[in-house]
Amino acid sequence: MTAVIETQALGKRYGHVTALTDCTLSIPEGRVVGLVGPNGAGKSTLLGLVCGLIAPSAGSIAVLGNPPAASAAQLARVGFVAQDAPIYGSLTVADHLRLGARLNPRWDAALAERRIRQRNLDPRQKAGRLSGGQRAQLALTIAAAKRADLLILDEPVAALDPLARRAFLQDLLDFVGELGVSVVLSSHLLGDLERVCDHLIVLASARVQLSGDVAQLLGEHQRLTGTLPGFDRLPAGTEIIHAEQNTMVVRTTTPIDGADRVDLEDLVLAYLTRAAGFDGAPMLAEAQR
Ligand SMILES: Nc1ncnc2c1ncn2[C@@H]1O[C@H](COP(=O)(O)OP(=O)(O)OP(=O)(O)O)[C@@H](O)[C@H]1O
Repeated sequence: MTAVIETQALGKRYGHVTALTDCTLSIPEGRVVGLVGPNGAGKSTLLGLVCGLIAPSAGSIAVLGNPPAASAAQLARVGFVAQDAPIYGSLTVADHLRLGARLNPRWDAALAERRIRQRNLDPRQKAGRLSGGQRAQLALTIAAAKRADLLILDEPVAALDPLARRAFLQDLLDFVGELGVSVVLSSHLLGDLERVCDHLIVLASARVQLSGDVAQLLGEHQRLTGTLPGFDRLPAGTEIIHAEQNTMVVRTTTPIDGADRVDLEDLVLAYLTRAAGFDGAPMLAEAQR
């Protein structure tokens, strides 16, 4: 399967700040990828590299098989909605669509107009007077009407109320179904990611902590609660991702008696907690017993 994003030991430094290091990823096409990590983890940096807004300091990156932003044609294939849904406050909604049509060779005017109607946006309204939710809808409409092959959304729903968020995410899923577009979505809202994502990247301290197909990752982890077993009671090769008091998240495909399935939130929190150093370096149960 073709990779929409392929990175090899990708890194970015700003002066002596390492924003991203040793990032090796392969994202298959047609996925909705959730990018999650604490503030300052490097998420916007990774998304900026994918869009070609910033250049790497190390390693390589290919987006849809080409260097990011290598040509006008390549730019047209990637839609980007930056944090806080940037729009031009003094232009009307209709002006935005006209601008979109002029700047984008694959512009889908029918799709843009249909969505504006469906979301009850007044074409004559100045964008600066739209609510946060309406602005996000306008930005998503413009990104979708580009008929891009890859949509990059940097915390697009952060400022939205729960209903607007649900509508936005539903629209996103509709686009994925209708347009076959691949999506990378960064968010701190794990419940939202659980709803829409089928691929996950956990980033912390400038490094990828976990990446893969959500269903597969969930199947490879288990949660133990109550009296925790010692290393010697765990299947050989089990990796303890996080353990505290009476809960443990482990990585193994061997079923463990009494263990529960993890959900996306368990999984992300276990890796983020480990990265934050609460339980030290990753522990590997002794495999040679
Ligand atoms: N232009 C810049 N100049 C200097 N340092 C930067 C610049 N952009 C980002 N950084 C630093 O790089 C690191 C990663 O920042 P980045 O914005 O990628 O994180 P993030 O995961 O998107 O954070 P948030 O969730 O808060 O948006 C941070 O330490 C940040 O301070």
